[in-house]
Amino acid sequence: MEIPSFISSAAQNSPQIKTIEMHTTGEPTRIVYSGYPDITGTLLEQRAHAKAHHDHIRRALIYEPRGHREMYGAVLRPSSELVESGEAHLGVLFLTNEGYSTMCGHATLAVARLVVDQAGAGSQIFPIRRPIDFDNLGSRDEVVVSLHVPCGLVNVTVPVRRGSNDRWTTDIRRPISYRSVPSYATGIGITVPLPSSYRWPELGQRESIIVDISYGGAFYLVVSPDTLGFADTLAKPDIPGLSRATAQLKEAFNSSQHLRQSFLYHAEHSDLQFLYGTLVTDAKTGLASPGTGGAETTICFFSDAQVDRSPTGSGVQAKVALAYAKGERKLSEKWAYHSVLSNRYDGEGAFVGEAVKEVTVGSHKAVIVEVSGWARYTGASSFLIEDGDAIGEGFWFDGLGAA
Ligand SMILES: O=C(O)[C@H]1NCC[C@@H]1O
Repeated sequence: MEIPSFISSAAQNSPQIKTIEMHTTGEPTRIVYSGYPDITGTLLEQRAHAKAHHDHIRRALIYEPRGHREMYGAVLRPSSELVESGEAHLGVLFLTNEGYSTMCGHATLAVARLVVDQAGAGSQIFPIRRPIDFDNLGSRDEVVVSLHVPCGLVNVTVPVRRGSNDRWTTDIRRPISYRSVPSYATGIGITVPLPSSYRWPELGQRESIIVDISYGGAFYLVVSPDTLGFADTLAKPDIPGLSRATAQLKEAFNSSQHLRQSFLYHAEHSDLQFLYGTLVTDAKTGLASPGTGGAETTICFFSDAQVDRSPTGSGVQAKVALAYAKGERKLSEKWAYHSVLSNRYDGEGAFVGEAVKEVTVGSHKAVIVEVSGWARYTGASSFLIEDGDAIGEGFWFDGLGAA
């Protein structure tokens, strides 16, 4: 993974940025563990600082030629207020094609597996402040990794087993699961007006559409494909059409101060009050998983029309909370959540979501949601940014959208 010095000398002003590459049901996570600037402060201050001063690193790692417009990143942060207080093992910032997201289930599953495997191997490629406790595993052979992510604390339960060399390692025969911040629906059956500049052809004569709005560490609009004017299942989705429609819908929502102020409610941080994506959900389609009461399929468009290959952990949180608020789901009722990709694979594809506890957030009835799934390694990389390489600073090719 070391870049030979005759190559790195061409980029004297660039640190080597080292990553572990993983995927969760096909959705990549480029996990930056070394070479990121040493930023300090609370995690949300670090996020704001990264946005203001180090966005060129996000663009270089996410866009071409090192990535692509669908790449996703996670930057491991050795300190944050919850790391200092001993509540979290480490902090994580998330990178998308547009910026810095606030919750990410698929990357959470990946980072937690990496943290456990590093600790089990007695390795230290990145520091964690508190050891992983392999001495008190309990009867199910699991450890808990606590991650501080921008929306708050996420506790991840990772099944472990002894590997052939007697070291502890993630037991990939069993899913990893996490519990994140409270999730809650902020709007059910809300009308989004669509001024003529925000309409798409499949909409026909309609001038507005009805959506639900829910928070799972990030805010999502939830709609069915037929509400947007498309076929009523996602069996053969028109992905370019749905992408254009959801981009227009997002813009229409964001153009209304009334909608933003009424439905992007967060009790503590205004930094978290933005619309992250749209979950186009087909409640009729989906391979069932063992032990679940039913299944549904979603295509999630987030950030700048990025399409999640995974079933979107934060989206599962939002949808479980929405189903709970509508009285469609009870506590402890497990459901299988698919992406259009995961629906093609039996076994490791679906995320399973369930509401495990009711809590309150402001005037909202909220739930703690448990989400489970699998994450896999795909490799490791070292990147550098050669001096004077303007193209290498990052671009994306379809339509030549640039950083
Ligand atoms: O699993 C998730 O929650 C994320 N996947 C990409 C978009 C979301 O942040």
